[in-house]
Amino acid sequence: MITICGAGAFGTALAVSLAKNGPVILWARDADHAAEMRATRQNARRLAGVDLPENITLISGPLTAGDGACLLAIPMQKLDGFLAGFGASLDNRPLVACCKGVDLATGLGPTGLIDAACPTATAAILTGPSFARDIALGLPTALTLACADEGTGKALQSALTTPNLRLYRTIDTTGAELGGALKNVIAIACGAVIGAGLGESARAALMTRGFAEMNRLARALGAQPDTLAGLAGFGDLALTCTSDQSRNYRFGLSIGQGTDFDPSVTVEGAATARAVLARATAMKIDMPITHAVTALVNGELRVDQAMDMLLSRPLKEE
Ligand SMILES: NC(=O)C1=CN([C@@H]2O[C@H](COP(=O)(O)OP(=O)(O)OC[C@H]3O[C@@H](n4cnc5c(N)ncnc54)[C@H](O)[C@@H]3O)[C@@H](O)[C@H]2O)C=CC1
Ligand SMILES: O=C(CO)COP(=O)(O)O
Repeated sequence: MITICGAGAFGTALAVSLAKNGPVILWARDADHAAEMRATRQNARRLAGVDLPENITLISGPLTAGDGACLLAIPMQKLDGFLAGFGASLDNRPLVACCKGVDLATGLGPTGLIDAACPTATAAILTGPSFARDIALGLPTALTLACADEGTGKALQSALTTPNLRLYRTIDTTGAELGGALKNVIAIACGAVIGAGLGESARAALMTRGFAEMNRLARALGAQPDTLAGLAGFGDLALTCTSDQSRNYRFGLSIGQGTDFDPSVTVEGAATARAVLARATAMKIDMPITHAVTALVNGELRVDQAMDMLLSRPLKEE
């Protein structure tokens, strides 16, 4: 049976979709939250209005995952702590990261953290363009499932495909996780220019040059260009940079508008920008938009200053 750890918006949406294939266990960190969901058959805290099918079992406390795959829908900067606490109960099975980002403390992506904490598990990642609510409402969605072990990847692709969730497969975990991590940084930049009233043309330029920058780092780290051009990279960039359903984009909007943003909302791109900039600087890789976003989220530059910085760079070939 599939277990999903993390009863946030994404973990809950995946549980609702996977419940079409068979029973699912959804583990919540907070016992009160699990009890609330058992009583109401909804996740009012994170995915209000969506009914939880009866074949989703809601648990909390010790992780009594069966021996099937376990999906980890835990925010990136919390994944290491979660694995330190519960990794021992998750050995010898496929562990599928369902988060997007780079860990600030270690510079690792989700599969790197899994490999380090659970060496007997097989790490995989599920990523690509999808809003939790769309998946939960049964709207059509296509994602990338990346697993370096081809056999496990094929088994996961088949087990995690549902009537509304179509999975494409790759062995390129590096490309898949970098695509999902880096597009959030560019989405913050896009939100900021739209929020500051700098126009759609500026957003298109940021998306395009952002994609070039994503590819530059990803290739240097061994990713396949095709992965970045697919759902995990270009697909998710297109979704996240253009929709105010995205929290990263909305966070950028608030920076551009100079308004407050609820700090409890999960915005993966802020910490990831810092982590990526440190890595890129050490590798001497030019990532000007990530540089600008890091300065914006650190409060070191205003949007107009960040844009001036990008526009005044030396002219170059495309
Ligand atoms: N919401 C969406 O539309 C999508 C989200 N994702 C990714 O899924 C990941 C999770 O995001 P959401 O579910 O949307 O966030 P969320 O903010 O809705 O929920 C996060 C959940 O993680 C739990 N959590 C926090 N710290 C924890 C810890 N130390 N141990 C265990 N659980 C902990 C929280 O209790 C909460 O239930 C992110 O990396 C995000 O990028 C990916 C695709 C779509
Ligand atoms: O990753 C997502 C869409 O694919 C969700 O985006 P946000 O985390 O910005 O809401």
